[in-house]
Amino acid sequence: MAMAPTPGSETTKAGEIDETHDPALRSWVESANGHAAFPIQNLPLGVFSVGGGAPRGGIAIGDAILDLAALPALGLLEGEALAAAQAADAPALNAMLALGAGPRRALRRAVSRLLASDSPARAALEPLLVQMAEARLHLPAHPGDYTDFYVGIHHATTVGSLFRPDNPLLPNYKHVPIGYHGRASTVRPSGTEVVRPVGQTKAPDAASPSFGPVGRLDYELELGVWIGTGNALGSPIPIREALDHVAGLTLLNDWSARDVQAWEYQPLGPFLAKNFLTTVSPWLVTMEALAPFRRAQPPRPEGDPRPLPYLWDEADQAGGSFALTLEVHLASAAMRAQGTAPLRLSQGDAQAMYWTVAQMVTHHASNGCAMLTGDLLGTGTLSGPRPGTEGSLMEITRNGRLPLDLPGGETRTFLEDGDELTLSGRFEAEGFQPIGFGPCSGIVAPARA
Ligand SMILES: O=C(O)/C=C/C(=O)CC(=O)CC(=O)O
Ligand SMILES: [Ca+2]
Ligand SMILES: [Mg+2]
Repeated sequence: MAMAPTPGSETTKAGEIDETHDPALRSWVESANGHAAFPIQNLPLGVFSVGGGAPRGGIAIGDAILDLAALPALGLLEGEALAAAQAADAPALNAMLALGAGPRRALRRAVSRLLASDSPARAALEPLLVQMAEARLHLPAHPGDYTDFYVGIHHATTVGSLFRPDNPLLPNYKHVPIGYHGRASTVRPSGTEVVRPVGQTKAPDAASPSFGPVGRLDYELELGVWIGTGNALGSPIPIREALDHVAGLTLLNDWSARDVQAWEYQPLGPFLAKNFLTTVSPWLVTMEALAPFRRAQPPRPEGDPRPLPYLWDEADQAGGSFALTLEVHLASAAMRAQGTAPLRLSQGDAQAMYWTVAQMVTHHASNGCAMLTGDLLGTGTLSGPRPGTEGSLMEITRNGRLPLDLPGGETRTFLEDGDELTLSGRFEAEGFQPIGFGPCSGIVAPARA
């Protein structure tokens, strides 16, 4: 029989709520108290650099970053927490994530105690804080591979109806978590400029294709999943164990050139329409931090097939979704110049996911495919069923047919040069301190000649 974890034990599970989630917990880092994204209850992992210094691991706390690489020298950590901080002294957190969930959780618990307002270590730790505004944020891990799923069923239905009016949701959708292999080489952190790609397109009424700057540049609102520990080639990941392989979540924007996509995607799926850039928020919000926000997966609509047994786990259905609000904002160059507030394009939630993160991971590894530490999975575009909840401009403007009004008299069908697009997300649950990801944004730059 499995032993119940001892309260205070360093090995409590990622899904368990412990003293690090106590909403009354406050930090001596004053900016953390009431911070929209990074209160002491979050403690997300990232990589930062200052000036020309080497990138290294850190934890976000309010407006600051705790330098993990400098932490071991203070002699305040021991055991698994010390091992995790030592592994974070690197330009990517792969070595730390490869240690698995135990050391990651042990470090969270230790750092929570060190940053708490009653910590005796404040004076020793203060020199290890870096102001986030003075730091450059990098990807938290080096992604060896990147795969994008299609689990947002309302997006799949709407985009399917625009690309394939007679056949919007293909018959495999409710049986298989569909995905495509992306390019890890073009995953970048928030703030990276979005150079308008050039590509081959062919309008439906054009006699022949042409090559040039794309006209239908779009965004996709997604969650990203960072893999913590992988599986050996040939060894599938049982669904019960799937979340043990997940380190945490991020926001992800799968920038998409819709005119290229429409021309190239059949029969093999997205290719150059989506691999020119994928932007993620730089902070990895750990599965531990998310424990209070786990929710039941919405039940499958009446009449939908039950997935095959390898994809079905009652515990996953009971806690596979999240109490998460997602938003998208747009600010054109003119709006920013005039000091006009960004326009909210949409607000959605995680209920749009037809498949859970665990089902994505298990399906991906089900043929023996090896997941690696640092691999990145996108969920697919998370659009809701109602107007105002769409996760892409293609859906909002019905593929450019219904232009959108911006403040100041501009209109948009797709993204224009100078537009700044920002994804944000907030986890909220009764009785807990809300947490967030920090922004995931990019400004569109003109195509390079
Ligand atoms: O052909 C289609 O129906 C649409 C494909 C995609 O947009 C691929 C994609 O990036 C999946 C997603 O974000 O949901
Ligand atoms: Ca996508
Ligand atoms: Mg992409």
